[in-house]
Amino acid sequence: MSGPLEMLVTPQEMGRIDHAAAASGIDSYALMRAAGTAVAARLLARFPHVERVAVLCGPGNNGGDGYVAARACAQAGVPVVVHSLGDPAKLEGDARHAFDDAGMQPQALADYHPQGGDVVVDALFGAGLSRAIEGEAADCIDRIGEAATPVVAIDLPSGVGGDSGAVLGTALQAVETVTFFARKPGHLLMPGRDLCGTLSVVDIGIPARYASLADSRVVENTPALWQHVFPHAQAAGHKFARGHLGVFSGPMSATGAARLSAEAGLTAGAGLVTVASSGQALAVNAAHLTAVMVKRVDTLEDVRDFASDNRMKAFVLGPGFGVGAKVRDYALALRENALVLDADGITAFAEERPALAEAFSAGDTRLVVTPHAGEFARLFPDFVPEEGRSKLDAARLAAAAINAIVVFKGSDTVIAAPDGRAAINTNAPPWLATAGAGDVLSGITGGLLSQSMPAFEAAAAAVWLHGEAARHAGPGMTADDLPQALARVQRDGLFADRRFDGSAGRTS
Ligand SMILES: NC(=O)C1=CN([C@@H]2O[C@H](COP(=O)(O)OP(=O)(O)OC[C@H]3O[C@@H](n4cnc5c(N)ncnc54)[C@H](OP(=O)(O)O)[C@@H]3O)[C@@H](O)[C@H]2O)[C@H](O)CC1
Ligand SMILES: [K+]
Repeated sequence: MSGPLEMLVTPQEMGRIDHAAAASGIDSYALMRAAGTAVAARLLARFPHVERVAVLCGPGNNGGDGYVAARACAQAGVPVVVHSLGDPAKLEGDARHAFDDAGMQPQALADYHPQGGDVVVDALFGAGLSRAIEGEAADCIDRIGEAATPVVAIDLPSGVGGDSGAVLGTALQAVETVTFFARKPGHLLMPGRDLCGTLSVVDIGIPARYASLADSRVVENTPALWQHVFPHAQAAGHKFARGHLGVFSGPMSATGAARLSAEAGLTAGAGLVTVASSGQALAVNAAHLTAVMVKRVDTLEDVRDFASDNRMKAFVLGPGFGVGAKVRDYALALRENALVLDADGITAFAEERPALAEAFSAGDTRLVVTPHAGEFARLFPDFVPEEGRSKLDAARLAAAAINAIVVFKGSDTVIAAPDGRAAINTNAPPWLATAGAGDVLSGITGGLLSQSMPAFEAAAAAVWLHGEAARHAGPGMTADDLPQALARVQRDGLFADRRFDGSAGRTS
């Protein structure tokens, strides 16, 4: 494999890949040896002065990897203790083989008490975690957490769902996680991503072509996903060629959100941006805008007129707008256009989702909704993430239900399309969770849509650029700082560099 696979593989898909590899004659015990050996190598590199390695082995193949790692650490001259969950005499297959080869007599898991100088190898559960962790294993996980013993996790920190990143019962906090072949959604979704510590993906000898057994439509959000359709502004390009974006302002007391959005849209490359404002808020908007234009829009008829101008390529509706029939009517009047529906625009459809879905059901996907968790629960109470349904599943179901791109925001924003494509974003720094940041994201999305970027790619690019801009703005930034930081990200070609970064290279 030339670099880590960009696509994400679910634990079930990984199981299919393992089986297919074994069926084709690949020695599955050799894969386990490669896996366990890689974990030991990672541990010894990170903790060269470790006093004792405590390997905690579960009843499945994750435990098998643990026995291989235990043996490799012992061979490197490090004192090793092994503790097993359940009777190791019941191990089967490759795990049994690894246990026999290790030649170490494990103690009970209940007898593991962390000591200073220990590093734990977590080989309790990996891809096969099927229910909440309880009892002895949960108690041991709690003891390790209390002692703050460093943990190197095999495949996943025990307790983290590989599909969802959710905690099943309780989970270990790892400093290092070593996974195999490809990352799983649970490595990127929260809180799984935080519980992994530093993640490495190791090639254990499964040929990359087996990736075709997994759904390649789920990826991490990187420029590789959308770079090919990103509108690089032509110096000679006419401003109308770059599209005209319309942003609807709220009433006089709530105009700032639309202006933030409009400025972000302009920075993202829209040729022209107009804030559509009621007569009552016109003066305040006009007083605060320079490069962005202002247009009086008071009635539904005005909205229809505005939308029917074919130079208008996209709209942003919702930030600061107010919840009620008016925002619904406006959204439905914009049904033929590319529309970013955010904030109040989302909440207003809580009881009227079918009308929204119907309006945008036919033709190309042109609606982008950008809910945070609270808004998502209002518009999609039937799809909220819960046990058995990850944030990734939730966003994909929602996107299919209303034929829209759903940007389910958070520190692990998921962008999903009705056709099943989805991306998990990982570049947002914690300080991006600040007032007005959502308005800026809507504006960037609108700015890219106005340049005729397809909706899924526009939304994914906007989320990534938003995260990147926040990183450049640094801690302490406010939403007002984002457009300037975004300009810097674009001007300095920072994401163009990423395109050639091997780790972001697409393999599917
Ligand atoms: N990806 C690869 O190419 C390779 C991966 N390897 C490693 O194999 C594991 C997956 O192994 P698997 O045996 O499928 O699953 P686990 O070891 O993670 O766990 C299964 C056992 O755990 C029991 N279980 C599950 N949940 C609980 C719980 N909450 N409490 C108690 N016991 C639990 C489960 O019991 P069941 O009753 O559900 O059957 C199983 O006994 C992968 O993660 C990699 O580390 C290979 O080594 C090499 C190739
Ligand atoms: K584990």
